[in-house]
Amino acid sequence: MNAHYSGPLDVGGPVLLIGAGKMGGALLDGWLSRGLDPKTVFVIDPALPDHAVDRLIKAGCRLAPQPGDLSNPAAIVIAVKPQMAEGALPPAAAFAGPDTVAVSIMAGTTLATLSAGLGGTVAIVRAMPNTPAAVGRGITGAYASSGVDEAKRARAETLLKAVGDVVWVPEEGLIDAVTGVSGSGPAYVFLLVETMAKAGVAAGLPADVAEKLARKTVEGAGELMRQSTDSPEILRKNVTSPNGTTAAALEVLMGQGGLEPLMNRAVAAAVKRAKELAG
Ligand SMILES: NC(=O)C1=CN([C@@H]2O[C@H](COP(=O)(O)OP(=O)(O)OC[C@H]3O[C@@H](n4cnc5c(N)ncnc54)[C@H](OP(=O)(O)O)[C@@H]3O)[C@@H](O)[C@H]2O)C=CC1
Ligand SMILES: O=C(O)[C@@H]1CCC=N1
Repeated sequence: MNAHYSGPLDVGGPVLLIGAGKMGGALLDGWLSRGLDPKTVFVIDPALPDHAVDRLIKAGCRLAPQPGDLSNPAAIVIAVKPQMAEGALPPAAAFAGPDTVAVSIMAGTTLATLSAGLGGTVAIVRAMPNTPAAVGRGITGAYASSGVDEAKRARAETLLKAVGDVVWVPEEGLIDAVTGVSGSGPAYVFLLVETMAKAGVAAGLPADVAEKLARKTVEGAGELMRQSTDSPEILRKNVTSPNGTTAAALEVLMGQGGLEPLMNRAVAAAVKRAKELAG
């Protein structure tokens, strides 16, 4: 779990989550497991399956708040798909107040859109977490708009740090780059495991063995990197014997048309798509 967080989570007032799917749900689980008082947590998500509704009610969270149940919460976290923003911003605007920080994790959705939808006066943070948040090992890139004071920024950070680490970026546009690297990044790593396993099968291994080898290699390499003070480059060089097998493979991966130009293209495509989602 995230080493930077200590103590029961408290942001000094109620938190409203709009959209409790994969990412919103991971954030919510992180808050509750970090000790955020469930009675201060309000959730709007009409699509939640019954078992999730039962679980949240049992935990003490309050669902589908009506006007009068909540006003001027400490934070509103908007975690619906960017295409669903139009449905999520009006309730956010209705509940928000002068003490609220709104945290949007929607890819692409700009501050201009958020601010217009929230009525123009709400302090807004744009954040881009990733799915390892579900196990407390996420990384979130965040940008605070000029209306966000230190207290609101700290509050947003507290909520985001409940599921991993947080880095702040100095310009809004960089959130798209964060999206391309770490927001979407877990998918690249899972694809790497899939393709390594397929290559293992092509090299003659049974599929289950190839998958286990690929999966455990990525898990182990990730843990080694986490525990080591060495750079990824040094860790790579530690695997690579002169004239050995790794060198032969890296000649392909680092050669012309290898991984670097491919990754550049992939991240650029994600960044482009984030900008398209901005509308
Ligand atoms: N998944 C990821 O890896 C990451 C996602 N994000 C961002 O997080 C956001 C959510 O993504 P993800 O969690 O994957 O999506 P999900 O579809 O899993 O979750 C979104 C949830 O919000 C619900 N919803 C839709 N409209 C509303 C509304 N008006 N009010 C309340 N709830 C609503 C959806 O219901 P329904 O299914 O009926 O639409 C769904 O249950 C996106 O904007 C995405 O860009 C950011 C970082 C990583
Ligand atoms: O694919 C997406 O659009 C979202 C944003 C980052 C990860 N998933």
